[in-house]
Amino acid sequence: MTTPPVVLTIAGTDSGGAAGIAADVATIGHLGAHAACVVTAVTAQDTLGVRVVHPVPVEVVAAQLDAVLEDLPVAAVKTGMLGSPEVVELVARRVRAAGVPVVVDPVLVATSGAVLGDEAVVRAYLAHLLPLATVCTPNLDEARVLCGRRSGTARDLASQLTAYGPAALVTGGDDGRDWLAVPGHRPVEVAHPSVATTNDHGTGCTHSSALATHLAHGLALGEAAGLAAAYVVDQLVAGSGWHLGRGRGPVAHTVAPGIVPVPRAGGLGQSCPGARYGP
Ligand SMILES: Nc1ncnc2c1ncn2[C@@H]1O[C@H](COP(=O)(O)OP(=O)(O)OP(=O)(O)O)[C@@H](O)[C@H]1O
Ligand SMILES: Cc1ncc(COP(=O)(O)O)c(N)n1
Repeated sequence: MTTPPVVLTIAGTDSGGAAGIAADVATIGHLGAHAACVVTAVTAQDTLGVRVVHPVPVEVVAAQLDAVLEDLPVAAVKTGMLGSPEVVELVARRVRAAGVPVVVDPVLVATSGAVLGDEAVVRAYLAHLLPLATVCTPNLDEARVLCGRRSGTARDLASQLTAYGPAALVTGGDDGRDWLAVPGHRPVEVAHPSVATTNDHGTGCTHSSALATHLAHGLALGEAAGLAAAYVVDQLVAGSGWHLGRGRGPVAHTVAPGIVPVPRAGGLGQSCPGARYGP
């Protein structure tokens, strides 16, 4: 068996096993990579909401990053909940040194509405991490917070966010559509079907981890974005009949992803073919 690429997730835990590190590790493994994980915060969380957030001390986050980056050949990084400006700055420093593709999921607002990042965190993202990100993947609410706007479509916000970094993929617009923007080009839609389900806790984490894993396999950004959206759709369909918890149930990670795409030369290609898994 060939050695898998390593994808590093830097994120918080979800005790309910739906979002954060749990979703990341499941997704990365499912898509044929090895997941290394640096924990930034422990949350007491279930399908109904977030009860407690306990930040991991910044020096412990730094020690985890050093342990991984000094030993493992990390091929791509995904960041989720970082929680404090100090951790955002620390991650930016380490990620710059690593020089690999970075997917920044700026987790600021959970599906349940819980605030997972304050104004200082927003400023740190804009100043330190977005400029280094291969792509950032805010949902509509997070994109509005990052852009300092109360409104705005996913398409326009994606365009605006390219002022801060190389690419932005704003997910879950008012009509459920995702838009990818790179500077100097018109935004393109990453088209995918909509799944009727309330079992969608962890979709953002699953999506950004899938994207990072496809980048680690060497795919271009547009193609990786199409496959990441397709992966989320497949898992949402798989879990749509589940009854887990009293709130928004977890997204599944149970449907075999089928053919893992053949690695190609990387790059920031713009095409979004809406690729599907399977033969
Ligand atoms: N019901 C659905 N049907 C199809 N795709 C969906 C559905 N819900 C979410 N997605 C997809 O899941 C991906 C993640 O987007 P979403 O906006 O849900 O993230 P989020 O959980 O709000 O994000 P974050 O982790 O940044 O807080 C996107 O590609 C989005 O289109
Ligand atoms: C630790 C952690 N990280 C990220 C999210 C966001 O995920 P979602 O938007 O699906 O609630 C979360 N709820 N908890």
